[in-house]
Amino acid sequence: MSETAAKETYSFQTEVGRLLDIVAGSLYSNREIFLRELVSNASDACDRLRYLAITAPSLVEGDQQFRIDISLDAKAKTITIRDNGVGMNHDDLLETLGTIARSGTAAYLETLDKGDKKNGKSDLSLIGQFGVGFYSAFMVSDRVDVVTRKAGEQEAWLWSSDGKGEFSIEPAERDERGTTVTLHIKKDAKEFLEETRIRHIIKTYSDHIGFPVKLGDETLNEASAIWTRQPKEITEEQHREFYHHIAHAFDDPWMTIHNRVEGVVSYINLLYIPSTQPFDLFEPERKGHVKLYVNRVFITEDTSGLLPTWLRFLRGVVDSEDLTLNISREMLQTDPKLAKIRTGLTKKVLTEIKKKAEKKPDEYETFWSNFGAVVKEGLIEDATLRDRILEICRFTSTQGSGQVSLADYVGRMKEGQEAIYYIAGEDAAKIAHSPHLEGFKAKGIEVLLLSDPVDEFWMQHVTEYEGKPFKSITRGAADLDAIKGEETADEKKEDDDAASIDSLIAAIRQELGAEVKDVRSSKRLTESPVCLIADEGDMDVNLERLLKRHGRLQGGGMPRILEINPGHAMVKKLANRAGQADAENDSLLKDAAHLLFDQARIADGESPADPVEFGRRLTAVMESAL
Ligand SMILES: Nc1ncnc2c1ncn2[C@@H]1O[C@H](COP(=O)(O)OP(=O)(O)OP(=O)(O)O)[C@@H](O)[C@H]1O
Repeated sequence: MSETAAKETYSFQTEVGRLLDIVAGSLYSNREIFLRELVSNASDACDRLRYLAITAPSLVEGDQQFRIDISLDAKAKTITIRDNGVGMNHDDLLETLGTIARSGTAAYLETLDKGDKKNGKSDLSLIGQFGVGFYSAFMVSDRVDVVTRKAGEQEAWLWSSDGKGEFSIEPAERDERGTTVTLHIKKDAKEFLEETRIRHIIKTYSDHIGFPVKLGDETLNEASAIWTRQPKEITEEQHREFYHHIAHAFDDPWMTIHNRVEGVVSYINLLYIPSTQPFDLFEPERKGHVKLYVNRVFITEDTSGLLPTWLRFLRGVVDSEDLTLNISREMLQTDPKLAKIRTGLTKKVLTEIKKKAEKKPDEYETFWSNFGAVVKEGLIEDATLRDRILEICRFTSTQGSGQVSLADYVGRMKEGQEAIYYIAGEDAAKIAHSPHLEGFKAKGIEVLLLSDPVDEFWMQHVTEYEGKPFKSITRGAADLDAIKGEETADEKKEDDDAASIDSLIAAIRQELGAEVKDVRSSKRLTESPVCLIADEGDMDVNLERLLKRHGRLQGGGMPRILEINPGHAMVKKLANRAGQADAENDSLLKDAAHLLFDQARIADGESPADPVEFGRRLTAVMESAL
């Protein structure tokens, strides 16, 4: 006898144990979803085998018709769900039915944990929304038996558990490949032994399944792939269920894009944009989740060639008859026909998104908050689509509280304004109060507030919109004089101040030395005494910070230009002191130079250049003032 031939008993992974406690103990209205979950698994198993059979036809020999059979036994109080899909061997069972594989289940546990912390109790009702895969069987059963045989293998196995911490695996008999799940129904779940109930549940949740789901001779579902049906025949409810199934998601689709394209390469796409951010949206793999089918046969998810990574929030299916079935997944990715599909899909999605942006601006704000940061990656990666992507981009700005488009911005530009001004930083609330904005605000010139990390990067690639260059207000000179804005009272006095400020500038320059690239009088400040900016052609402060954080920039960074506000009362007093005969020995002036520099750094979210010296100087200056 082989090592695995006898009955073995195992404990569930800790998380599974915890989940099972919750599942088994919960008496809630949505228990019927157990059937959705088990039928969904059966359908996935058929899909997987159909793919494997392309290159290994012997796996399906004798039985090419995939199906899922449900049978009820009122006497024995069992429900059986049987499929002739790929099946599982001993190791598969051990790996999958004792651990938590699915993202949804992990997410469910996480929400429970959060609930625990927030209000001391968990929201168990969410279980229906999430579904917990296979384990939901224990909501209605006090024992679950799984008899399964993997396609191409001879041995069959019985997995069995009462959901109380342990499960067993032992050799079994099964005359063909596939899996049979038998649920021993709990006393309080007898309703599920009625045919009408089962019929209704399948129709509600599993109508979209592409294989026949049968109860005796009767097929309960539509049994044709949902994407092959006419768009107008599909109800919102059916879309929602299919989306949940295909995306393993729990929210509702925000937008559905379903169409058939006939041409050099023909295909059908049924794509969904989620209404909330999927969990892995910002993971470094940037994986796609649209499933590729060739003539109804599931080939692969995460086909890098199918859609650009900046559309990785899309879920759904693309099915083409024109791709070759019998080439490998890897080769498929470089197929020129796939590239054609990709171009077509990308444009279609952009068109639909734009329509929505125009027709439903409020809804669009939510979409943009969810996925804008991802879409903007497209500005870097898809040069040919840049203009079309810019059209759907939205920004917060110094004008109003909502999102603005670039067209809005350009339409509001002031007379004499040549550039689209922006400020980038990590924290939207902080940059909205940045000193750099003062002069712009005073003149009523709108500035875009960019706080997604990706903003700094696409700004390196996109130089203009409709002929108007983008200009960072934290870099280079700010010549606001040429722009006709709302008149400010300070504007006229500037010349008088200019003369007396020169000696102060010289003194600060002398004192700070190489710490700054230059010191100059500012045109952008109205309230704050100082700010730091990057020289034209140098790297923007925020970009430098981002690169450093990601280890892509070493060293101390580039020296900045210190701008001082000639109209500020304190600056004027300092300018007076700098004009005195013994200014060279004025220690307060020297300390002030450093303190001004540090103050500008702090306003940028940095720490003082030398925190200890900063403390000493601050104390000295305060002391002399008291
Ligand atoms: N009928 C079945 N035939 C073959 N394998 C199955 C079957 N049912 C479950 N499995 C295996 O058990 C695993 C766990 O199933 P479970 O429903 O808990 O999560 P999942 O289906 O993987 O999750 P998700 O739906 O998020 O992909 C499946 O991934 C699959 O490998």
